[in-house]
Amino acid sequence: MTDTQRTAVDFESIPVIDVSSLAEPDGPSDECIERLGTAAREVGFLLVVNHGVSDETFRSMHHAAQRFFDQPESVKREVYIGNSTNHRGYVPIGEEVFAGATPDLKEAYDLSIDLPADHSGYLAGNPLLGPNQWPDLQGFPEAVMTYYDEVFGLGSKLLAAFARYLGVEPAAFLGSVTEPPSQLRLIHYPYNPDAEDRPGIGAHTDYEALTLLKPTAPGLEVMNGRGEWIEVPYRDDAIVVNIGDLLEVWTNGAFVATSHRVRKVSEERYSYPLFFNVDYDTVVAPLPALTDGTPAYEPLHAGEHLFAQTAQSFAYLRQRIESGELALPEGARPLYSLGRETSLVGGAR
Ligand SMILES: O=C(O)CCC(=O)C(=O)O
Ligand SMILES: [Fe+2]
Repeated sequence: MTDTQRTAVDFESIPVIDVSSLAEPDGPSDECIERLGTAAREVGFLLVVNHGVSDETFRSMHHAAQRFFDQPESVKREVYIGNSTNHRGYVPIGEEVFAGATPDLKEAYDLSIDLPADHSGYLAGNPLLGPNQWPDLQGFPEAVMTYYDEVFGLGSKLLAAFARYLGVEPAAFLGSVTEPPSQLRLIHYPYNPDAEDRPGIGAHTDYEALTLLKPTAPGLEVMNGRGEWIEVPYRDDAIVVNIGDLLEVWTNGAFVATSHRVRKVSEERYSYPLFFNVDYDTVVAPLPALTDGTPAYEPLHAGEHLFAQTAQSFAYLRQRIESGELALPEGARPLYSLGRETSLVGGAR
């Protein structure tokens, strides 16, 4: 994706949209669909309120995450992500490598759809499918997966609403959502007394279809078409939704995967993005109904795109590639090849 193919989006603020009608048996109201679609087209970022994910579910997951991160480093490392073959577990500070950026002060716990250990994809060595690597903490998997399932349900409804806005059947997207490697990251940015006003996560677009993110403090910023950083207002009743690379390609650029970054803030911050993905082997190409006959994007293999980007930014995966134990998918794009930020700042999540 080059800059010239991207819509110039000169927004000044992030829309806040009441999505209570998503829960209606007859589906969302026309007004809700219109507002969602307009935000996806003009900004690529929105805040949803009255989204139906319960406070209780969020609080239990947040509490479970805090219990996990509060443990000694040696205990957290028992579930180190590098122990897994399917990219699940603890990501210590420094594990993710950032091009051209200062080391990122964050730790994370990464999980995804929890498939059984005898799943054929896992047994065949799929790098993103299979079981989670759970820590030995009472109630942790239940609290985290309940949140995962609720937010995933919201993601499906949003995707269906976006399809309606675009005049295509929801199955055009949701038909490829059966067992997708949709990752939930529990991210912890520890208190940093030396924080300066510079990125804590460098500018990037997200690699999947949609991201549904709940932070506990401000810090997220989004780049508009003039290259200015616009702050995402913090609201504790809202979930931040943004368009990822796959949906930009699928909609032939009608929706935009907007670059964003996290500013270093001096307060402790947690952030919980769920990267709503489609099935690993989905080849995402511009929908013919949205192309006028000339697609503006090459097709993208959903699983390989995500894995290739991930493999280039995690130290343990880079080592496996250097040692020949793993190979990057053929035709893998280099890191940060998508999005207008590449010419401005290097960085990834
Ligand atoms: O921490 C945040 O608010 C955003 C994180 C993010 O953009 C990402 O992980 O892709
Ligand atoms: Fe992101």
